[in-house]
Amino acid sequence: MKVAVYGAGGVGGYVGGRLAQAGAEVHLIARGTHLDALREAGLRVESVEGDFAVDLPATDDPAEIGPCDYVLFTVKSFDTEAAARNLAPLVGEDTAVVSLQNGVDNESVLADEVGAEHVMGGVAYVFSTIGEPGVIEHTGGPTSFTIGELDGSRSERAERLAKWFERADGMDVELSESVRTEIWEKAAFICAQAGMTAAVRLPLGEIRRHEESWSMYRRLFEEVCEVGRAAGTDLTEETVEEWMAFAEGLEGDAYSSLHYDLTHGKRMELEGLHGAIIRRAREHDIAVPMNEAVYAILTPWAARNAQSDED
Ligand SMILES: NC(=O)C1=CN([C@@H]2O[C@H](COP(=O)(O)OP(=O)(O)OC[C@H]3O[C@@H](n4cnc5c(N)ncnc54)[C@H](OP(=O)(O)O)[C@@H]3O)[C@@H](O)[C@H]2O)C=CC1
Ligand SMILES: CC(C)(CO)C(=O)C(=O)O
Repeated sequence: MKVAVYGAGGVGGYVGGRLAQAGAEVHLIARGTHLDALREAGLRVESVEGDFAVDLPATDDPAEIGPCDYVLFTVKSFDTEAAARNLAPLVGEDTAVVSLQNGVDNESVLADEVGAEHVMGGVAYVFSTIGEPGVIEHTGGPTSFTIGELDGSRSERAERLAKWFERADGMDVELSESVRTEIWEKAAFICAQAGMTAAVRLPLGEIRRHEESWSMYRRLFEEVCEVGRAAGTDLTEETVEEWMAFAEGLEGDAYSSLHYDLTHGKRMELEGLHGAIIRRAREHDIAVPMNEAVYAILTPWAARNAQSDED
């Protein structure tokens, strides 16, 4: 299996490294000092499940890689459009492009660029970041991934990719026939988990400890589910209960990539997360006051970090 990982950062570096360990032909797409380090010293993953290193080809030019069986698309959502415009050299007749990003808009952007028939859905649950150039730090979480066809069909390409994920160490995979709903469930979870840990600047355990903040976490989740239902997905009251139980069970020191970006002066995915939900809610005339509150609190930080990233 030939795979290109477009955006070999926290998620892409972890998954690409694991698939390479399992024997897949993996090409990393990265840029800047991270790319320099990948080229010079290979990819190192420092994982709570055991460190490992792999020497993989890395480039910032998709034309050097050529058509792949799969492209795992793992840039931040604010880079989706620009990166999607560069996908063409990686996409042959049978290539599947699979986003493992957060947010509900990525798949349609990809479909506009490469054609809907090339796009599959995916979701990632893993806590990982670029610790230093060339090094991915995997700090915990379930390391589980869901993939599937966006139309809910069973396909040979989805089954083949799932088998590779299964074969790799340190990754659980679910092959889903309702991946669109899974993408919305993840969006609901991330608007709550990332929204609260970033707005409060405390880990999940402390948010859970106080009725007021735990209730806001739940309301963020419920609001996104309501918008998701209006968008045609199947999110029920049971979904909310299941996910609140999941969040109850997570480690108390869990934060989110949004919190990491906020506190490290990095560009934030606020538009792709809460911003997208608010826009969709307006289209359907749904009130989402908790998402608006998180968005309002984090907007000055998102602007400040975007500015300092540019400087
Ligand atoms: N980190 C996590 O634990 C989780 C993250 N997610 C989601 O996964 C997605 C990826 O997040 P994460 O892995 O944290 O992001 P990272 O910033 O760690 O990784 C993305 C990488 O892609 C690079 N990149 C972006 N555009 C290009 C380009 N055009 N060419 C080459 N390289 C490029 C970035 O470079 P540069 O740094 O220079 O911009 C960066 O190295 C997000 O949507 C996030 O919400 C989902 C689950 C868990
Ligand atoms: C679910 C979580 C919090 C880790 O998988 C995530 O998606 C993120 O940090 O962006």
